[in-house]
Amino acid sequence: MSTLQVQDLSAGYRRGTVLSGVTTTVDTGGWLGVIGPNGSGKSTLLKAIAGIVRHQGRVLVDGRPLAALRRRERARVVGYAPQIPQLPIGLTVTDYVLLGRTPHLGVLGREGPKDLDVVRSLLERLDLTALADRPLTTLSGGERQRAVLARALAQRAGVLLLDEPTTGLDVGHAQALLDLVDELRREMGTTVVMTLHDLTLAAQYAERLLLLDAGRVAAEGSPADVLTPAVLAERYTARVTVLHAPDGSPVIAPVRS
Ligand SMILES: Nc1ncnc2c1ncn2[C@@H]1O[C@H](COP(=O)(O)OP(=O)(O)OP(=O)(O)O)[C@@H](O)[C@H]1O
Repeated sequence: MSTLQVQDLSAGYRRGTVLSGVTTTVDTGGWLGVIGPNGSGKSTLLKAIAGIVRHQGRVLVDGRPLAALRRRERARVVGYAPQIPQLPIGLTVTDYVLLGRTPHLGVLGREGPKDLDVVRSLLERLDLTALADRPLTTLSGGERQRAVLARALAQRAGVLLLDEPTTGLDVGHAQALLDLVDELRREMGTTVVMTLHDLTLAAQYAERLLLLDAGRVAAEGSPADVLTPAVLAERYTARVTVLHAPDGSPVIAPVRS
């Protein structure tokens, strides 16, 4: 069970507030897609939920304020895959993904067979097995991105925050990743909050979309409700047409002038 409640959240940096009055709830096993133009505050929202950016307002998981949790306990509750991660130098892919198990290790801090199993299966699912012993720094952009996501998934937290998880991934690897997240959601009730620029993919995977504009919620609802030509023209200054995939989900196609 991991219901995420965000109440009147505001956040910012030294230069000022960039996110104001965001309120939303994501039920256990729900998938919220956060969309919006560049600089609208999507990454800041995820960072504020993860507790790494100063904020006002409340973030609760199953009614418990995250601010009250210790670091280790918080890491078991919320997993976060940043858009621009800091990668430790000298670690192999396996060692790096194993770091995701840290909140679950016993007092001696040694990983056990279960931890290694979790890591092995994630490497397999994200097509990283052949790269398991490679130093992280030698990977391509898309391979590195998959390693970062594997680490966040290894955490097995009830709430998973994914910031632009498909950046740099080819269409097949992007689908494999989103399918894997969907499986975790169905099997383990993982609650997902994901930012994504690809509105078509966002509509296919997220149950609900929250559209940010200039740090405020401009629209929230089902993909079909939020992704209308009028909303997209107003918020993105974009010329688009909305088509429909065979499953009925909206496909956002740019229109050249
Ligand atoms: N560390 C920081 N210090 C100061 N300002 C920041 C910092 N990080 C982000 N900002 C500013 O906050 C605003 C929101 O940034 P944020 O990264 O949350 O936007 P975003 O919606 O994720 O954008 P994008 O789609 O370009 O990734 C922007 O104006 C940005 O310049």
